[in-house]
Formats: sequence, C-alpha cells, structure tokens
Amino acid sequence: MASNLKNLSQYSEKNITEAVKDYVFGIVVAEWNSEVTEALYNGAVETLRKYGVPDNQIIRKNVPGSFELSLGAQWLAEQNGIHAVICLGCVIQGETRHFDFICSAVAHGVTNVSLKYNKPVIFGVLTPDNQQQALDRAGGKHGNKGDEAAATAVKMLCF
Ligand SMILES: Nc1c(NC[C@H](O)[C@H](O)[C@H](O)CO)[nH]c(=O)[nH]c1=O
Ligand SMILES: CC(=O)[C@@H](O)COP(=O)(O)O
Repeated sequence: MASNLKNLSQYSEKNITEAVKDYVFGIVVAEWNSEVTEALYNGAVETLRKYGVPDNQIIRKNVPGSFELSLGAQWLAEQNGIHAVICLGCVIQGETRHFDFICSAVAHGVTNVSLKYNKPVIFGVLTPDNQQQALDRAGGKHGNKGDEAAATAVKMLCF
C-alpha cells in the first residue's frame, strides 16, 4: 500500500505489551537531509516514550549518510544490551543513479544486520523523489516514518 493511501503514524497497537518498556532501543540517524531525519528521530522517540520506554533506554548513533546506516546499525546490534535498532535516513533522488545504489545498499545492509544478530533492525529510510515528498512523510500530511519505524521495532519485540 502506498504511503499516500495509509497514514504512517496510524497503526494497530495489537500485541504491544507492557514488557516493551524494559527493552533498550538503538536509533541510527543519517545526517544527510537533517531537517527530515531529525523529524523522523523525534517521531521515533515520541512513539517509544508513548509505550513507556525511558529516555536512558534509547541510544542514538549519528552517521554521515544513509549508506553508513548499515555499519552504524551493526555497531549497535552487536551490543548485548541493545534489543532492537531503528535506522533513520532520507535519500532524495538526484540527477544520477547514485540514489539507486544507496537505497539498495542500505536496504540490503540493514536486512543483513538484522539476520546476522537475530534482532529487529528497522528500515526507517525515506526514498522520495523530492524534498516535499520527504517532508510529507516526516510529520506532514502522510504522517511520520519515524513513528512507523519505532512502532515496528516495538511490535517485533512483543511478538
Ligand atoms: N545523497 C544522499 C546521501 N548521500 C551520501 C551517502 O549516503 C554516503 O554518505 C556517501 O555516499 C559516502 O559513503 N545520503 C543520504 O542519506 N541521502 C541523500 O540524499
Ligand atoms: C542520492 C544522492 O546521493 C544524490 O544527492 C546525488 O545527487 P546526484 O545524483 O544529482 O549527484
């Protein structure tokens, strides 16, 4: 379902239990397009807080760009005290195919980290054609991808 047909901040809370407040969440944030990625981060943190996760159980790691999210996620996922990792980035289409290479690399990289460490590693990366599409999905008319990513991490830990 396309994001414009489903608000990213509206999701089922089925299966989410009280136990989630005992977990520790890593959040890796790409610095590229920081206006967008900071909004994603704020959405993710507010969602975790909503379920009672204390701020000292949310560990942030910044990386330069979305391409580096996979390694940043690995640095967090390899820590026994971290139970899930949320990766937040925004890759905006430019004039060349660089966009395609970054998006593919980070999607595969994040997946590989999740499978390697047997932990939820959530792909919270926007891949819009332009800045407006990104803003629409970082607290705009289509909700906040950061909310969705944090809720996904919570749900995976509660299954
Ligand atoms: N153009 C965008 C980038 N580019 C930078 C790469 O992510 C990476 O840091 C660089 O290729 C060095 O390895 N990153 C984004 O997150 N968003 C973009 O729109
Ligand atoms: C997705 C990107 O790396 C992008 O900023 C590159 O832009 P361009 O393809 O115009 O060089």
